Amino acid sequence: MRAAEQRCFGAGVSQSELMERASLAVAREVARLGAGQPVLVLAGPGNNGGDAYGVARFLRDWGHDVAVASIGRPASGAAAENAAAWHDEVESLEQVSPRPVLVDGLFGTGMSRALDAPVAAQLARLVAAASVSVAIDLPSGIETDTGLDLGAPGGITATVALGALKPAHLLGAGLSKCGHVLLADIGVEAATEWRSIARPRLEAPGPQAHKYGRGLVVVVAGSMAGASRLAARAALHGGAGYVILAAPEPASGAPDAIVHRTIDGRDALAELLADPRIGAVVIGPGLGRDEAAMNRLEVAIGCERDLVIDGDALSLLGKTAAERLGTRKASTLLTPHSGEFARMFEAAGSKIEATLAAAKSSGATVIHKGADTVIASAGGKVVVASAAPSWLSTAGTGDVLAGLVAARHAAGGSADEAVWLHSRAARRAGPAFAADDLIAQIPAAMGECL
Ligand SMILES: NC(=O)C1=CN([C@@H]2O[C@H](COP(=O)(O)OP(=O)(O)OC[C@H]3O[C@@H](n4cnc5c(N)ncnc54)[C@H](OP(=O)(O)O)[C@@H]3O)[C@@H](O)[C@H]2O)[C@@H](O)CC1
Ligand SMILES: [K+]
Repeated sequence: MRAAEQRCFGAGVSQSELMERASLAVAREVARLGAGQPVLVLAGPGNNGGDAYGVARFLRDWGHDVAVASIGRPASGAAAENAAAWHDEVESLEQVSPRPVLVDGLFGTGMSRALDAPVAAQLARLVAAASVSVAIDLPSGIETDTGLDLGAPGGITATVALGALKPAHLLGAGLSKCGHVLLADIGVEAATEWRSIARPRLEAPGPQAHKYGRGLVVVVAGSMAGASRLAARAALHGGAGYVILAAPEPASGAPDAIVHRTIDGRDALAELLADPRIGAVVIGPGLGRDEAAMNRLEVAIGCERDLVIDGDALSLLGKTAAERLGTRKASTLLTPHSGEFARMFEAAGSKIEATLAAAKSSGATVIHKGADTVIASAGGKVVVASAAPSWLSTAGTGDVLAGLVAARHAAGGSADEAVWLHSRAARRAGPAFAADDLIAQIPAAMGECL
């Protein structure tokens, strides 16, 4: 965004012009959402504050009842010009009374440290007392590049992102604290390789399709049989043509459509995984962490098939992950939640940067799960999937995702497809669903993509 802004200045657009566009875009949204109620505009000491004075001016010129309160006054540049152009009273933030519509223009992308406690408390009070609150660019108190909470209030109605989404609109606390994110075009062309997830387009099997062509998935089971059964069933309903559950003991309780193979010992597993028709192998759900589990994981890593590694297998790899996976010739996909991620990789920087670094060091596609799931490939592609239903935080949903990732991969699709379908199936399943209910909704979620 900063580079794009510089390019814009280089092309002859002045800072005042850019700020005017930003103010106008925000003022329009405030006018719509506020629908004529009295407005309180909060203005900070930087350019976010500069935008705020412009918003106040537009609204007043359009006939709205506007009050302004500030902390610090912009010292120079377009922000200072906008502040000087506001000729009415400016109240102090500490003493101002709430109004039905609040505009938060205290801090935007320049937020560099936690809000002072009295400022955070007063902001929270004013937001809570308003019926509509709109943040300029970002709610004050959210770190732009990470989404880290630096004291932002809860309950903001909408955030008008200027020019482009920043990571904080999609990650961490930003997810719950931005309210509805509205994107305003201000003529700044910010180019990025990072994408938000979108509904995938899937194809129904063609007339020549056969079970192997649609994707053969092998799920390697361990000590907790239920978890691997969930992964196998998810693979089946995620569109795989053939699913094998390779378990140390004869498996029971899975659908008859899943083929059971009793695999005891390294050689038998290695022999099974030598089948070149296999599109993806899943290991980790319910694997356990004992010696037998480690043996199975070693065989799986050593095989030449594409591999989805989840759950216990991620914990077994721990800090050796990058080194051990770096030598694989076939593709590897990892599905860690934040705890498993921290056991394997350094979690420095934003979730996007940390996931990208992990993908590059391991050569794997890393699906870093959470309310904000970040999918990064070793080649540098990043897709962010935010706002997954919070009901997904229940046992077994990770096993379902692992099976789904394998099914889509074996069918020639991507991890993004699996993550989208998982989230969509969860939404369709409604509140308080169990992992089994989630699987039942996958076919309908796929139906929305055909
Ligand atoms: N990019 C674009 O194309 C466009 C950007 N535009 C707008 O500019 C915004 C970015 O402006 P910005 O860089 O001036 O930063 P901003 O958020 O106003 O804050 C900086 C000030 O806050 C201070 N400060 C920081 N943390 C603090 C704390 N905890 N407690 C107290 N003070 C704190 C900091 O002080 P310092 O850290 O220097 O002490 C500095 O004075 C952006 O979000 C958008 O709204 C549009 O106008 C046009 C197009
Ligand atoms: K703000």
